[in-house]
Amino acid sequence: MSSDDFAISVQDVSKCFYTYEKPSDRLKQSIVPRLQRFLGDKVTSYGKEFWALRNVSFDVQKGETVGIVGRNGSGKSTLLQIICGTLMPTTGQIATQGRIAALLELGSGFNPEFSGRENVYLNGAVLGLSKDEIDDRFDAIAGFADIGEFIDQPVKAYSSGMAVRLAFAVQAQVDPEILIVDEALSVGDARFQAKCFERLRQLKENGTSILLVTHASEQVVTHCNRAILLDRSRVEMIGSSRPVVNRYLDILFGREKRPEALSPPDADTLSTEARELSPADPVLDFNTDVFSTRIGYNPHEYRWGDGGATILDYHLSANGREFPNSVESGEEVVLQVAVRFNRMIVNPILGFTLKTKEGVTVYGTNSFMLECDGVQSIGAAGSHAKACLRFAARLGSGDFFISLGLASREGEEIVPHDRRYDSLHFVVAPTPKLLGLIDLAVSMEIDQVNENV
Ligand SMILES: Nc1ncnc2c1ncn2[C@@H]1O[C@H](COP(=O)(O)OP(=O)(O)OP(=O)(O)O)[C@@H](O)[C@H]1O
Repeated sequence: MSSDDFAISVQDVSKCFYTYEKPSDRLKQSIVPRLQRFLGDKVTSYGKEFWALRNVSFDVQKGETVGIVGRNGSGKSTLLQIICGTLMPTTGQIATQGRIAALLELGSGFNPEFSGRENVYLNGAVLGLSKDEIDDRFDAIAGFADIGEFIDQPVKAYSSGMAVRLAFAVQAQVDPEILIVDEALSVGDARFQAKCFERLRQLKENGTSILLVTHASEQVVTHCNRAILLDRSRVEMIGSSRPVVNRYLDILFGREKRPEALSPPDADTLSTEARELSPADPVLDFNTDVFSTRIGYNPHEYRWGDGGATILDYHLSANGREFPNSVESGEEVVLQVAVRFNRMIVNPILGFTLKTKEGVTVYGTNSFMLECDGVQSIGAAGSHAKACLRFAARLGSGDFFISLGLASREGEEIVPHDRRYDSLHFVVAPTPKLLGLIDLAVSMEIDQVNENV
């Protein structure tokens, strides 16, 4: 990679904020340490240090769209502000190449006393456009924002949705080389969001680099080439969007403790004996982890858990066809799963999720939600269990991924023992009968109307 390829380069950036118990402490902090340093004395600190970012490093390539995810307070907005130059890092370096447009805090770029129109000119000027250039783009900006007569009202009279519409319209219509969007799109309604993502797609095609902070993780999988997960001020994970989002969801909904990453078993240790399998009662392996040797296994699965149980094997069939290359829309699919409890697990929960290849969850359930019988009697240390899931693949054609997970509850907390995200790939064959993701089994009646009635 040549050094010119990056749009944003963040090298070992840390940011420390000071919080003060009393306003006078803030004043003392701004004077006394300097004096002490000047006099060569020991430096006193009057504030409490809080590190919002620690040793964050990554590059965004030209034309790349990168999502940043993380829990509240993990440092996302601080990082974006540092990249935009509105905050200085305490240590580390930032370099950017190209004109940056940014949609940070809601309406932060607007003067509330000025009208929308005046703010468009102000914002355009800040982004380096001349009056003529803004004149040329004004109709496109107003058309995109679509806020009608409000364009001539003071911005203080806008709803937050209107403010974000106008702000996005300005930033996205100036053809930036780098666009930074902080969660702002979540404020707009669904139609506006779709319009924004279409605009982001066009910008991307034209080579704009986009950095997107959002809590909507599916947007990250759908729109971003890569993602960065911040947790407790540090980069927890960086890589392709799907595994990063999976890890983020685990931090959000799973146990906070860093899980043991479980790797697929060593192929040499797997049983390779040829076996006769009957779809009705397939031979599942309950001794060795042969999951990753099965047809349809996705080697890019994301797997983790505390190892209390292991999902060892699966068998998928449709109308007697074992591990079919594709299933017909609406066909019944039978998925059998073999589990070993490595230690005592009380009331284990087996989860099942079906997602599109873009990461959109189509369906999810688990043995608890389904009120499965017999779950209370399984889970003894060293014992095994077999689950049989049946579902009608009422889906549109395309690629789908199944995630399986074995967990249990400790009070309010869910404890994941073996989660195998996106571990099974299956394909629904093209169907002329429907468009879209799922088959709603719509019925339709059309009758001729006698005009004389
Ligand atoms: N000016 C400041 N002074 C002191 N602490 C601050 C300041 N700005 C941010 N922080 C703290 O830094 C941490 C990171 O804040 P930041 O807004 O970057 O998080 P975030 O990941 O964007 O959160 P959210 O998802 O809630 O928007 C938080 O704990 C916040 O309280």
